Amino acid sequence: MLEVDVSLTQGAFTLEARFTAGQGVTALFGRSGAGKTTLVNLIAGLAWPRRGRIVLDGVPLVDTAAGIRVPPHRRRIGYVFQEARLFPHLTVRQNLLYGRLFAPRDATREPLERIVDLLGIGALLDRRPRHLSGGERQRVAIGRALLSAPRLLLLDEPLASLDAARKAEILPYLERLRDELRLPMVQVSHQIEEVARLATTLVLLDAGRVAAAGPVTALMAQPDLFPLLGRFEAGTMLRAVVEGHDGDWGLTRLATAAGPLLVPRLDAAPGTRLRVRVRARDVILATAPPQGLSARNTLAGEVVAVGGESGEPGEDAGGVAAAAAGAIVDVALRAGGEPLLARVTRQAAAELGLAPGLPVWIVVKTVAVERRSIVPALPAELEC
Ligand SMILES: Nc1ncnc2c1ncn2[C@@H]1O[C@H](COP(=O)(O)OP(=O)(O)OP(=O)(O)O)[C@@H](O)[C@H]1O
Repeated sequence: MLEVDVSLTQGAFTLEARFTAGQGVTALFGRSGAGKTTLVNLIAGLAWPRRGRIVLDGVPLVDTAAGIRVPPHRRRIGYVFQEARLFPHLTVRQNLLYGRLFAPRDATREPLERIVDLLGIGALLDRRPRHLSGGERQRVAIGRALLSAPRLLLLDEPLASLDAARKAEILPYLERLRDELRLPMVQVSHQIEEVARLATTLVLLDAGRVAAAGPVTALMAQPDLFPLLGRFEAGTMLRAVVEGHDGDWGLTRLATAAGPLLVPRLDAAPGTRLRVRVRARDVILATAPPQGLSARNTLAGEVVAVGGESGEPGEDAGGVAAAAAGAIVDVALRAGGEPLLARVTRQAAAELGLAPGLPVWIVVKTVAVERRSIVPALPAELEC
């Protein structure tokens, strides 16, 4: 458990942040300049707060009132940066073993083989960093951090410099750290998709303050937070189980608490537990059971809240000024206990009379659920 309650001023910027992070992955999310890196640096011990406390597993790392300042190398915190920062003259194996030098003798040390296996870097051990791809370098950097036997791993946008294919290659490894090593992680990310997939807790930063903190699934379904989350990508995660495949049509049937969902065929056995990200802009609402529709998925639910007006369908957090134009509204929904979201025009919301409690049919186009929107389930103990 990480407890943070700090304040700091650097130039014109003031950080006043208070949150706790438990098991799983805590994502620090916010616009550029919100204070994410500053916060991570404070946790790592690379910067010092003017006032406050940072406590890891009950051990104070900083406590300005008590005059406690544990230096970075004594904190047992692993840090992975945007660039891998490997030693160019050392092999992958030597880079990894360098991490081992920082592991306290009495700490539980994961064997090198386990880390190598977990990160799939066995074939790279004798190479030097310049002969690795960007994704491979990052996996080695993560391995080096893990070999120092950390109690917490900090990830400051380690995927930011990678293209989409390399990102997709690394994410499963980070999931394995979360689920198999059970190592708590604090991750800085700009990408809500990455957060939705990896994180369990979300700390939403806005101009140096914590605007909201809590379970990712719950916060992502809150329309009042969309301006900070980035409206265009707003969506929710549905828990699902593979029911079977419809081979002739190239489709997979999923069971969810909200109802059955058909998605493009997945390579997953019946019974596999998954999460499906349904974007608000891919959802259509109807106030009567739709007839003669090409969309395959119609779920029965009700409106929870209507709000968060904005101007442009493509605008992101930076475009909130256009809100006065108010062409689009975000509608929070619930179907079978699961949260869902829809983005509709204000005109449609008015014509349909959308208001809290109204029963609606929620239509999700099968083709809108892309393969990358379907991710493995969280282990039960990390689900909120
Ligand atoms: N050494 C410094 N002196 C003065 N101001 C600073 C210093 N370092 C950072 N800042 C300011 O502090 C604020 C927070 O910076 P920080 O790097 O933590 O933001 P961030 O959320 O990580 O941004 P990004 O997503 O762009 O990396 C910014 O306004 C930045 O300009």
